[in-house]
Amino acid sequence: MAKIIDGKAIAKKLRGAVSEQTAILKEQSVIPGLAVILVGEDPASEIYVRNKERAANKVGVHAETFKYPSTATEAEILDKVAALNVDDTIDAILVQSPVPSQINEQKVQEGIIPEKDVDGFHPENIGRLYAGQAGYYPIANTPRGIMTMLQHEKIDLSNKHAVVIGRSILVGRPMFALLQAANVSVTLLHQYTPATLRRELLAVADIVVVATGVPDLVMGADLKPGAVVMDVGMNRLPNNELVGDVNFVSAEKVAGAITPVPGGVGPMTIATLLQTTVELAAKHHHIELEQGWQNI
Ligand SMILES: Nc1nc2c(c(=O)[nH]1)N[C@@H](CN(C=O)c1ccc(C(=O)N[C@@H](CCC(=O)O)C(=O)O)cc1)CN2
Ligand SMILES: [Mg+2]
Repeated sequence: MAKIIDGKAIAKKLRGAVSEQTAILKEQSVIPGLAVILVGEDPASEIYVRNKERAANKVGVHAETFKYPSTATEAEILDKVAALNVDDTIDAILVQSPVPSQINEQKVQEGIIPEKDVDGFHPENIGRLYAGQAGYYPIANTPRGIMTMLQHEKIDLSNKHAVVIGRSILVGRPMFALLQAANVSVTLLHQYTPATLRRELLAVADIVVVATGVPDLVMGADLKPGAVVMDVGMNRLPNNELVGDVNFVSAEKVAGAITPVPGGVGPMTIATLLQTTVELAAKHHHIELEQGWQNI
């Protein structure tokens, strides 16, 4: 049976490390500031945003949420972003995704200055990631959180082949770049990849990351025995059960290690968001954080 990778526990450790850093920043009168913009009344988004604010306050990050009705205009949101860009108490800005259809999400992401782009969605930051640039820039928190989990579990990445399924800006694309930067050979698949090809590639994948929103897309029989499976999917079934994109019951019999849903990748997203917020605050205030503090 596969080892269950306890994302909840790793996220807790990471939040502890973030608290230590905010304490050090506080000695220099720096309180990291996170601004969260929520447009509309999506119940899941409401919960995520509330959890972000709560988690932030617990680790010594000042968080402010700005809520807009589903009828808000793009200009209103862009105006708010512009004000936060020049607000010296705010080091990190994010717009909760998804946004209502009258708002161009890409335009809003581009409105956030790259220095405060805590989600790492700004084309300048994605471009740096894809160019393999050295130096610090924010990287999307879910894939970065997955890298932290792989590191925490001491999973050897050298000479490995990863299959990433899903090509969103939120997960798949940055995941591809991060794994590839760690010298993993990466294959990026998506919803139009034929099932036969997907199975052929999964059969030779040492690491599998799935972020599609399709329950049971990956079955145990698809996996290479011993594979490490990181399930980013979050699907609410009609019986209200929350499941990933991987069929857990069959996969845990074949995989070497696997993340559960819930309690796997999900909790790492918010913990990593806090980590990135603290890093942006330190950079903004020209403070060097202790080397390697993120190696939890
Ligand atoms: N601007 C952004 N929008 C969205 C992001 C993001 O990173 N930035 N990610 C997701 C939503 N999200 C955070 O925003 C998020 C989703 C899920 C979880 C989580 O902890 N999930 C739990 C289960 C929760 C439940 O029971 O419903 C788990 O997997 O254990 C955290 C954050 C989309 N939008
Ligand atoms: Mg500040």
